[in-house]
Amino acid sequence: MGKRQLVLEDGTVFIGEGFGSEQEAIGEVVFNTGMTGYQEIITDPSYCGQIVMMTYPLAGNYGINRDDVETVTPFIHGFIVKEVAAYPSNFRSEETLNDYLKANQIPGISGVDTRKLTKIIRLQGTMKAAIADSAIPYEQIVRQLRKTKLPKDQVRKTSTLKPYVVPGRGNRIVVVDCGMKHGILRELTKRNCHITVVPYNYSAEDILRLKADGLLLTNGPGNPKDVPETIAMIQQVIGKLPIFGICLGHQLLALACGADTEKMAFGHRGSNHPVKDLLTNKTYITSQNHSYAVQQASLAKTDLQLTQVALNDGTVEGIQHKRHAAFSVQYHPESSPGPEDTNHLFDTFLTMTEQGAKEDEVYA
Ligand SMILES: NC(=O)CC[C@H](N)C(=O)O
Repeated sequence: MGKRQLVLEDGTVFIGEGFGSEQEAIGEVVFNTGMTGYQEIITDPSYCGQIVMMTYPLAGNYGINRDDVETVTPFIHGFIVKEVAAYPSNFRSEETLNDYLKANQIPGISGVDTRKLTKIIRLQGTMKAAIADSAIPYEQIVRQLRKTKLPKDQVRKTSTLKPYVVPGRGNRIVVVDCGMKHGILRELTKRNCHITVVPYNYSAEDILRLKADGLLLTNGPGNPKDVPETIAMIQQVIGKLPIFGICLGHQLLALACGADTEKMAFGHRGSNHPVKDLLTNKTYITSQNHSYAVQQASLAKTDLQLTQVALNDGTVEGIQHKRHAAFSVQYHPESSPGPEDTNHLFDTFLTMTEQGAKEDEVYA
């Protein structure tokens, strides 16, 4: 494949080498600071519709393996890296990053000055971008980018269409799939849970009929305000089932309880975001991927308590309900990729499911 260009909405052009699929792509360009984990990042459905740039200068060096996918069909629109390794070396490697992206119709571009691109995004915020053949006049692409609206249906695209069960002999958990990473199921199956995964728009009535012990709201793509049906469901279930929200699930729990969310300038994406737990005074290193955040001031008018904050910028990272068994975090306790510091939150949730929905002070 020949020269390709990455064109930003503001008219900036980067020329690089194409890899992966040859097709054109449009998406919101975001950066991830993880040094490893490109396979999990590419397959995380929360990136649906986005073009992901890695700030670490090399990707593909340990190939693609059969274990680390976070969803079977990846949803990202494009992948940007400084250098892509042509010959991976790892005992688990099954194929090259190039072959994987090609097979999944995802275009990649390498040879991009990713430090410059990161600075642009940090200063101006995330913006729309396109990966295209370098022969196309860039003005034409910029015009097209300005006309393109960010999609609002990503949760519908990434959620399961029908409920299904992952049997186990332990706690019965309903997982609301808003664009779930497999890592969440991995954590629950590791703890022997009996899991029923339901679509994002499954009704409260149908969920309660499953007689589960707890409800887990997953991560997922896009603006949390684009899924009012899930917010309405949470409002009917809270107080009846213990709830644990992760990332998009955290934002949805906040909205359901009357708090507000806002879009951040360039979000948090990486494997080393420090978060402070205000209840225990402990700091954790967390895996993150989000563009939106719960507005801290909006918590005052709700029954939600702030439990965790990001140490880099002070944004909300965790909340819990003052009266009901419900809590959530903005980061990824399932890691994949990233540190497993906060893995214990799954145990906290399971303890909560054993105590019921209305206990006070159930958060450990
Ligand atoms: N990983 C996630 O669940 C992301 C949540 C939401 N889509 C955001 O960007 O903030």
